[in-house]
Amino acid sequence: MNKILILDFGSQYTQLIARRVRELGVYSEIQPYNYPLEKIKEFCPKGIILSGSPSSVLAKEAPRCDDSIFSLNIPVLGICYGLQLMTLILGGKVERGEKREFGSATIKILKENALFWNLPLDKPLKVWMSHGDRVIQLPPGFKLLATSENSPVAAMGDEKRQFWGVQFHPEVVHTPRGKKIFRNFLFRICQCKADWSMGSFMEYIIPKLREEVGKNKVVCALSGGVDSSVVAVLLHRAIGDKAHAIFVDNGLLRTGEAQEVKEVFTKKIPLNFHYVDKTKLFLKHLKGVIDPELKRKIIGNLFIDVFEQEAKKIKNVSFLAQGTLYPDVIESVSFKGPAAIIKSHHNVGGLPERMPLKLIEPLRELFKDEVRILARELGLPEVIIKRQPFPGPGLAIRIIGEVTPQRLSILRKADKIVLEEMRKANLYDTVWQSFAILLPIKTVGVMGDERTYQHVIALRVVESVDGMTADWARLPYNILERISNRIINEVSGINRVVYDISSKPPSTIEWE
Ligand SMILES: Nc1ncnc2c1ncn2[C@@H]1O[C@H](COP(=O)(O)OP(=O)(O)OP(=O)(O)O)[C@@H](O)[C@H]1O
Ligand SMILES: O=c1[nH]c(=O)c2[nH+]cn([C@@H]3O[C@H](COP(=O)(O)O)[C@@H](O)[C@H]3O)c2[nH]1
Ligand SMILES: NC(=O)CC[C@H](N)C(=O)O
Ligand SMILES: [Mg+2]
Repeated sequence: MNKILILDFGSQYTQLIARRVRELGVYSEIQPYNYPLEKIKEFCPKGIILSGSPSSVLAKEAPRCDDSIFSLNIPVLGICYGLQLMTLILGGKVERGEKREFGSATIKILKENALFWNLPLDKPLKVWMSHGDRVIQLPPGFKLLATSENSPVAAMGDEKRQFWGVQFHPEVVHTPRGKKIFRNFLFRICQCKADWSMGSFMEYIIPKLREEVGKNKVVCALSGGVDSSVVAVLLHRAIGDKAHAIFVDNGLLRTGEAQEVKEVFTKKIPLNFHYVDKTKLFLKHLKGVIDPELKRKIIGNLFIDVFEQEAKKIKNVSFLAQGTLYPDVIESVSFKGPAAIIKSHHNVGGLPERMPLKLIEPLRELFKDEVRILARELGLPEVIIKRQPFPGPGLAIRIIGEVTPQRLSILRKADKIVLEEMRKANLYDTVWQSFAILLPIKTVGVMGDERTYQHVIALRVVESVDGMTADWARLPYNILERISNRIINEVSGINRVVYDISSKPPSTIEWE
């Protein structure tokens, strides 16, 4: 199998690089920037890509890869920080620019070359830039390939040694011809064959899981969402009944959810399924808690406690499998390099420091749409494949303020109405998520000539491809009207509904 190694210096886009490469049918793996040379040789990549980074190569503690990767006789592509680091290591110069270059820019390709093969020489090329530093002197052996207004070196290459660098980000959608550049790197420069698909991921991951687990047993945290369902089925295929799927009813689920999940995994896809009722435990620990990060940490800790207890009952369990995806990881902790923290997703940043069970996260490098393809290949039912994402901390992070049984009951009723109306209008599958949030403020209303003073429900409906960025859905007014009317009429305690019209970024999808 042809493989590409991506060394991660902490860019928010590293996984997008991996994704672009996989989309082109080549297997890729991300490793931390300081991945040992021996391991790199063992992995035997056809090419190496160096990612961007929030750091500056000019800083004292700037992350640096083993310089010897440039002696392996393997093509290297440096992106942004990667280009700058390559420049320094190979003897060129980088300086802090006067202006930061952030956002859309155009570059001019100066001469025909393998990296930009078949891209127009005479027209400016639209790219996306995000940097403050810039290359001011090429390392020996390199040729200047492109320039932009702010970057004298927008791209460079050493055709003989097959080292290439771009100052812009070909991995983001805002560089429209980015995919073409990756295609050139993979197939012209690295001479890869496109021999990879989600089907081959299955063939690759099942034996790998079998080997990883050995004679041990595994508990698999199963939420009924598409991610963990895929993990549970993969594990079941890999090791059969040595995998125990644990579904925790944390009291923060939606109306009827626990029952539905039970049905699917005992009747439709029978697995070694355990239903654990911990509703009282979670609510007890959330009493009086208002801070969103604290809620997330408490829930994360309780989940682990429960999995540990269940594992003890089963005996000889040494692993915990989870349906963690890439966006869960990138926003909570740095992936395999140094990135910034946004919020602690319960299954990643919310994990306790000391984890007695070793984690297995086979989908950690994938995006939701890739997982859905996998789910189809595995023959999972459509209800699971198409299910909208639902966060592990559940309704707790959709009740702003303290989580109480009474507030949960209000939110459940409102949420049920939202989902019913979205399904009825055939809109459920067309959006990323649609849900209600209970706000802690009260406002004045008038119902049947009486003054009311009650709570507000916010409606959040977003479109997204991968959860990393999102936009609010332009729902038809009549649907908004129906949802609003029904919630105010049917849910006691609510006299006002508002629609959230914020995109991500700068907001996030969930409110906490
Ligand atoms: N109620 C639960 N019981 C057991 N495990 C859970 C529960 N909720 C979440 N988890 C674990 O946390 C992981 C992350 O949850 P997350 O909601 O991101 O994924 P998912 O539930 O598998 O899929 P989806 O994003 O489609 O809801 C899950 O994959 C699962 O391993
Ligand atoms: O399993 C999860 N555990 C969590 O702690 C968590 N927080 C957010 N989400 C889901 O992730 C996506 C992005 O959400 P945000 O824009 O709110 O960060 C959205 O789809 C959210 O529903 C979570 N999923
Ligand atoms: N996106 C990047 O890789 C930026 C690299 C470096 N921090 C700069 O500002 O130039
Ligand atoms: Mg979920």
